[in-house]
Amino acid sequence: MSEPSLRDRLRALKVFGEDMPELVPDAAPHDPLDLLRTWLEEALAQGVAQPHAMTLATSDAAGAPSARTLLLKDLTPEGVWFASLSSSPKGRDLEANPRAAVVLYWREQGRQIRVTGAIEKGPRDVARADFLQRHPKARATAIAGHQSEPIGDDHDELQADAQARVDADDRFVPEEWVAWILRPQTVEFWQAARHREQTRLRYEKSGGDWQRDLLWP
Ligand SMILES: Cc1cc2nc3c(=O)[nH]c(=O)nc-3n(C[C@H](O)[C@H](O)[C@H](O)COP(=O)(O)O)c2cc1C
Repeated sequence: MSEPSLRDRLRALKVFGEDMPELVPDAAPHDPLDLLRTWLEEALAQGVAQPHAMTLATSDAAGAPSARTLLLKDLTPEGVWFASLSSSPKGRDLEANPRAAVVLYWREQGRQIRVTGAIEKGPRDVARADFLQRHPKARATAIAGHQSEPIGDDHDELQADAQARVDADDRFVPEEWVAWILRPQTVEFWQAARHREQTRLRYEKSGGDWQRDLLWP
């Protein structure tokens, strides 16, 4: 008997478990950031794996999209925070087109959150504090080369120089390290339920206030 095809094996995978939390639209708060915070707290409390790993989608000046995983650094009334190098491809995208989308997916709870909006650079002291919390090796790597560029023969030398710099000055933060805020324009909460049911609740900012809609799944 022949092996099932990759397509058949993918088709047979179970997507969600039986025990998922609920999304009750009538009980949802006025501000989507409050709901996002509640969901994040629930994900942390229930031991969701890496609930702070999120996909950030950007596009360059010509409209070419790209996406990558980043860590969610904070959630405040201003929005969703992440940090990276302004000299990286994503940093250049954000400079050329300061709008972005992020997606969080928590499989254990059957939850997806999508946020879109304008991007703004956060205060320097937030970026500094964020950088200094990184492991010294990660700090050295961030200053050794140019993120996402090919590694050359001088890799070991550059890494060693950067490490010496970090070890000599443990307060050193490169100018390029930036904490960005995604200020939400739309926020969508997607909740899977048993029997292939889903609830989608989208918030959209309109005239300074939040409008809410339930969406077809
Ligand atoms: C779980 C996870 C978390 C990550 N967190 C960050 C992060 O917070 N900041 C960052 O610059 N890169 C992070 N990365 C690496 C990025 O995905 C990406 O490779 C890098 O930032 C270069 O992206 P760019 O070429 O689009 O600029 C993370 C990768 C993974 C898998």
